Amino acid sequence: MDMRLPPHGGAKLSVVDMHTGGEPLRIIVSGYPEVKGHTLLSKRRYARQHLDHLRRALMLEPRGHYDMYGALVVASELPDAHLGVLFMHNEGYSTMCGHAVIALGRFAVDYGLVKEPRSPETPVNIHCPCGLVRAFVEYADGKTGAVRFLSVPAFVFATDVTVAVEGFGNVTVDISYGGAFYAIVDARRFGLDVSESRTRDLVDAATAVTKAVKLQVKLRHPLSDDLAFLYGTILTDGKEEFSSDATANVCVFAEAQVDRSPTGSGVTARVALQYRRGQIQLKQSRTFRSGATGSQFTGKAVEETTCGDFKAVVVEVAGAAFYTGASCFVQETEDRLKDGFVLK
Ligand SMILES: O=C(O)[C@H]1NCC[C@@H]1O
Repeated sequence: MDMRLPPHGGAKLSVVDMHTGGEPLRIIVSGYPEVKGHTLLSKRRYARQHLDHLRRALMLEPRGHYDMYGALVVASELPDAHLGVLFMHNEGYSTMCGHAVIALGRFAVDYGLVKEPRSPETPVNIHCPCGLVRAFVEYADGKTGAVRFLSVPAFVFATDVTVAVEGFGNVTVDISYGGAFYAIVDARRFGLDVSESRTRDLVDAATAVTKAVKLQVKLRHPLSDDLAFLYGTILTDGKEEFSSDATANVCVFAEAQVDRSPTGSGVTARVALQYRRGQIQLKQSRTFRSGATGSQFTGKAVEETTCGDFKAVVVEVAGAAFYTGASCFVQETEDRLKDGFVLK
């Protein structure tokens, strides 16, 4: 059967779908108008102000779902970057996304965004809103494989911050930055287990923490105010001391969205925190497991550095992504629900 759409008109958007450790990534390859702005951060602001109907159409139902994640490839102003990217989710636009970087690394090589692939690894420089992220894509016999990336400098913003959390009383959290800011707290504080508890209970606890931190703690990023917001809360199994066993976590970000993967930017933030506490040494690799799906990333601190006035580390995260399909979506003018909707 001919799979083309009927010639009834309407705006068309083409995507390539992948997943990394179970977390979806919808890469938008055509159909978007020009995203204006001289810098990636100004393009992010432009997309939020002028093109948000397209994010909703592609992330939400009926084309997406509550936990869909997307990436729009755009031009970067950085001479070293092979591509720039804007990340999107159920509520808006994030500043960093490790699972997306892993998928985009493969995508960039497979779709010719990098001109001369090299074995055993092809470098792919991806300009994310938080800065330049250097990915390395396994490449052999014309095939792409696993991906590792060196993220932007990661730093601990504050440790042992006590906030009043609705329904849970006073809760002490750490706040760490891995391209996005996270509150990090042991799930056992809420009587929960990140691998065994019901997702709904984990989401409720994490969302209450996020709400409290947003209201009670003022974040600051030395490079840009656009980066200074709390992206979500990571509930952990509390196994912070270095071990060859995996440590599990669940990340609840944006509008109560649940990451199926171990969260690349979350792993980065957790490694920065563990390094700061002396629980992990430079170049010591740890395995991080998603409490949601059991999928794994590895993470290690590779170098000390700074980010403005913060002591920071460069963290390397590694994982694997897979293709799931390619689609051409249409928005028919008469469709009342063409711009997407959410059903909670
Ligand atoms: O892997 C990550 O970093 C992302 N996954 C969804 C939420 C984060 O942006």
